[in-house]
Amino acid sequence: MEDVMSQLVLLRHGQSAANFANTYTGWTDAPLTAHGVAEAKAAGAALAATGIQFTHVHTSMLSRAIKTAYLVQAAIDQTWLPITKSWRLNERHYGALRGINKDESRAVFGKQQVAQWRRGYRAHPPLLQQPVADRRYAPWPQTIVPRGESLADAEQRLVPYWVDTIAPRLRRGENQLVVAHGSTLRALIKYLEQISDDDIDGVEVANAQPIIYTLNQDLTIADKQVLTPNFPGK
Ligand SMILES: O=C(O)[C@H](O)COP(=O)(O)O
Repeated sequence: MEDVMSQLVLLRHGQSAANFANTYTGWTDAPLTAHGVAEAKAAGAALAATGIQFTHVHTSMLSRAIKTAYLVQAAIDQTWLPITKSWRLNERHYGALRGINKDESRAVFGKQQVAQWRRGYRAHPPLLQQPVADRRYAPWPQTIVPRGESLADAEQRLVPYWVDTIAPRLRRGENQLVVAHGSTLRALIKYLEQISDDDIDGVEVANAQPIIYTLNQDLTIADKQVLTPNFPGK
């Protein structure tokens, strides 16, 4: 029997207000900027040119990813697709760093510490005293709302979503679109490409550049391509 192949597209949201301000974001619900909206549309146009037909869209519970997903679905003329929003796809929680400027944090905590927090696999940012109350997570036990996460923590809560909700569809040959965040996509890429804990610090995911994997039925990677859409000037 012939191997069924599928395509998986990973997409980081367009520029958010926090990206523009260069502040740590995590689970803070920073909106897209006008530039971010234009980036999402450009990513959608680039994806439309590939002609990929999806059966499902997966995104987080944060508006920058949700709105990017909607804009992309409009650009590829697949607005009818079912979409699942999961906290498991939320950005890695930046704990007590949220809202702090990334350059200023280097001056306060030192370059090395900040590099560890941002790109190390097991480094935790300083934790919040209490999780931030947010009614969107009310249906789940309060314990799911983190006070800060390492990339390893984010990977741990993301993988069950991959295993239960994305992987079975890909195995059936159904193309899947995942619109999420820089760190959660790094965690997913680490898992998919079996990148070591040490080497993940070199992996970056740019805003609004679709990453297209062609996967074999056993979900090994047959091909990987990164689209670089034509963005309007900043
Ligand atoms: O949560 C954030 O601040 C960003 O989405 C990703 O953070 P980074 O710039 O440290 O990768």
